Amino acid sequence: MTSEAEPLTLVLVGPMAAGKTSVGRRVARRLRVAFIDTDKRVVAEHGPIPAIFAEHGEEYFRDLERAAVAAALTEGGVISLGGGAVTDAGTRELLRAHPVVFLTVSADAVADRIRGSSRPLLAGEDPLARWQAIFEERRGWYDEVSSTTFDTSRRPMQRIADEIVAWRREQR
Ligand SMILES: Nc1ncnc2c1ncn2[C@@H]1O[C@H](COP(=O)(O)OP(=O)(O)O)[C@@H](O)[C@H]1O
Ligand SMILES: O=C(O)C1=C[C@@H](OP(=O)(O)O)[C@@H](O)[C@H](O)C1
Ligand SMILES: [Mg+2]
Repeated sequence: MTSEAEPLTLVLVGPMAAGKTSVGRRVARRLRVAFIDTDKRVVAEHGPIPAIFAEHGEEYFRDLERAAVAAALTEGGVISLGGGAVTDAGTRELLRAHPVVFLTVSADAVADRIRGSSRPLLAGEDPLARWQAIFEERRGWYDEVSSTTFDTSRRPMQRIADEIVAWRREQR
């Protein structure tokens, strides 16, 4: 049983622009715990993500991301990962001991959200087709690491956050 003194830690995973960062921040506020976005941690320490991908490649980014996830999990609170964190076996292993929420979104709903995105994996022609292909590649990993799923396609972020809070409180 989790003691009241421990933060209600939970992790958010899911495809790019599912709402991990925006919904996660709202969940943390409601639960009155710290909010950590691992991408923001990596950027603060190592600079912009597109530059990391361009200069060092994706594998190097995954190493930085795994270290950020490990540090965040020792701190606790609501932790939003980047969409590709689950591609790394070491990161998936780190998540095994924690409640993980999978945020989904339909291609239809995500189209507006990724327009003008600076995410390196969506650069080039037809970002929506890339987004779909990448999501399909990763779906099995999202299912593997998560214990529940919330869809963010057509609902206000605060409502989704409140449902996640209710779910997490039931897990105590
Ligand atoms: N439920 C939602 N309804 C409408 N827009 C949303 C919703 N969730 C997220 N967004 C928008 O989608 C974009 C991507 O959200 P973000 O939280 O950065 O996603 P992620 O961290 O999963 O990539 C942001 O502009 C955000 O405001
Ligand atoms: O799906 C991915 O591989 C990535 C998702 C991004 O995070 P968001 O899912 O928060 O956009 C960011 O970590 C990087 O651009 C790589
Ligand atoms: Mg994010």
